[in-house]
Amino acid sequence: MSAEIIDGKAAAATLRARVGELAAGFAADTGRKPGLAVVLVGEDAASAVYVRSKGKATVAAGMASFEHRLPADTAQEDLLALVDRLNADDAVDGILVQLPLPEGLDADAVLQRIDPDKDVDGFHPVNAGRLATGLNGFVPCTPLGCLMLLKERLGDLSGLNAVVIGRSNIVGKPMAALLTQASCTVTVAHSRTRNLAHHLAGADIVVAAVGRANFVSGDWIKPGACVIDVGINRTDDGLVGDVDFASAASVAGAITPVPGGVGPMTIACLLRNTLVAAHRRAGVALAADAI
Ligand SMILES: Nc1nc2c(c(=O)[nH]1)N[C@@H](CN(C=O)c1ccc(C(=O)N[C@@H](CCC(=O)O)C(=O)O)cc1)CN2
Repeated sequence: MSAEIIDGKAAAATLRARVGELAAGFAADTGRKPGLAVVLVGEDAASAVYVRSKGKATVAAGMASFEHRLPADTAQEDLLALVDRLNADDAVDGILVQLPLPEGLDADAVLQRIDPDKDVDGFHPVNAGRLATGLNGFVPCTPLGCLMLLKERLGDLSGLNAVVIGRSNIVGKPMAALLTQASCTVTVAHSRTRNLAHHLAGADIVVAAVGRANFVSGDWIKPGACVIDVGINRTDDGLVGDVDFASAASVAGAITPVPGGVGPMTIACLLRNTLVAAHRRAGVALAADAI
């Protein structure tokens, strides 16, 4: 069997175009563009690339982009003061602090300072709680992108067995919550899981977010399963995912590549969340199925 390759770049381009149409409608209705503020602290090379891409994509979708670059030795109080200013700024609908932060800064305290209704990354504990209890909040962009790719490929996910490998607050836990809401039977596996192959043998859906290059072997995958690879690992062989692509692609029904799978959906979902934030803050209706 040879898996269908799920084209995350194409799906992201479609989503960004739809966000652009709706952002134009929002601007026409309210006289202002949805605004996203991105904060980058320090000089991490990959983070700088992601922040640049976010700024470009924001402007391309007809939204206002506010970029704040701070030196690596920024004091915690100064970073918190910037977040306070962005919370109070009416032109800013969404706030994002790029992770990881340089050593010495308390990321949890910074994320908790963001107004939950501007938390388009969905990392604030209030939004984690809203997701866990089925309330309307903001869902972290990477798992939201994974869910969209899964629904596009599989349609109704109800009753399917899903294994999420990884239990981070940013991907694993919200992914498990989203799949539970979609009526999947969800197993969360992690570094202490015994006999991962046994769990994967019954999985119709596999979401790999362990951060270990080529960790999931194709031998463990159920024939025909849909495999979503969240990993982005830089190795001597270039960028690879958490799934051993060659062996998994010969067994799976569908699989995301790295690069070009989940990654592009992360930024497209950030634009989507910013658009939703703008509508909610302005009290302008956005149909549930609009995006
Ligand atoms: N505040 C946040 N920080 C971080 C997040 C996040 O969602 N919010 N996620 C990651 C980084 N990230 C966005 O910020 C991100 C990572 C990867 C991609 C992407 O498109 N990757 C490409 C490959 C790019 C490459 O060559 O490096 C792909 O997979 O095709 C987009 C966004 C951590 N920090």
